[in-house]
Amino acid sequence: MTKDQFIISKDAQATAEAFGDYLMAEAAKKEQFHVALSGGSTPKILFDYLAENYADAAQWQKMHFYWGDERMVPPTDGDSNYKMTKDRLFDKVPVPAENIHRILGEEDPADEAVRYGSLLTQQMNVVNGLPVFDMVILGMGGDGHTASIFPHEIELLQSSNVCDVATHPESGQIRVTLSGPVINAASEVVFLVTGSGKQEKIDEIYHQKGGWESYPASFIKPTDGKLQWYVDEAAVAEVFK
Ligand SMILES: O=C1O[C@H](COP(=O)(O)O)[C@@H](O)[C@H](O)[C@H]1O
Repeated sequence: MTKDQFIISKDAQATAEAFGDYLMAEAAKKEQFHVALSGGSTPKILFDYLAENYADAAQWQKMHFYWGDERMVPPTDGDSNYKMTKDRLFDKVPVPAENIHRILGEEDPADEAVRYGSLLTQQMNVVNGLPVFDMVILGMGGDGHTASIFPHEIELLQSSNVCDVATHPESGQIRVTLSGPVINAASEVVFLVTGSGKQEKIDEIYHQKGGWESYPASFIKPTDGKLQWYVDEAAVAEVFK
C-alpha cells in the first residue's frame, strides 16, 4: 500500500461526499456498472448524500447493486444491510427493482452462499472462474475484519468458493460474505473507513507491524485492479507521520 492510495477528507461527512462523487463519476463511464455495497456506519452517510444529491442521476438505470456481506436475518430486520440501503437510498432514487440483487438473509446460509455465488457468475464477466465486479466497496471493523471475513476465519481469504458462510466472533451471528478471491478479482476495491477507532489498525496495516497479519483487511489487494482507501483525518492521524 502506498500513501497515494489514500484519499483523505476532513471528517466522515466529507469522506462520504468525496467517495459518492467518485462512485457516480465512475458509473457514468460504463454501460453497466456492477457494484458491491458494504454495511456499517460510513455507508449510511454515503447513501444519505447520494439520495440528496443524485436523485435524478441517469446512472441509476445502469447500476447493479450487490452486497459484500449480509447478516442472515429477514430483509425487514434492523440488522439487515439490505434494509439499511433500502431505507436510506433505494426508496429515494429511481433504481430499477431488477438491478437490486440482495443476499437473501432469510434463507438457509449454506444454500444462500451457493445461490448468490452462482447469481454473481451469471450477472457479470467471469475471469479464472471468478465474477469481476466493477467496484467492491468495503468497510473495516475495529478488529480488522472486512466484508464478513473475520480474523478467526481468515482462511476465507483463500476460499475456493465465490461466497461463504461466516460467523461473527462475539455475537455468533451468521453472515454470508464474498470470499477473498472474489474481492481481489474486482476491477476496483474501495475501503471507506472513518473515525479514530480505526486509526490503530490502519497504522498497523500500512506499516505492516503489530498484528497486521491477522487482519483480513491487510490482504485485500486486487490482482489486476485498483485499490483506494477513502478515509477521514481521524482514521489516519498518526499513520503518515
Ligand atoms: O459488520 C459489518 O461491519 C463492517 C465494518 O463496519 P463499520 O460500522 O465499522 O464501518 C462492514 O464493512 C460490514 O459490511 C458489516 O456487515
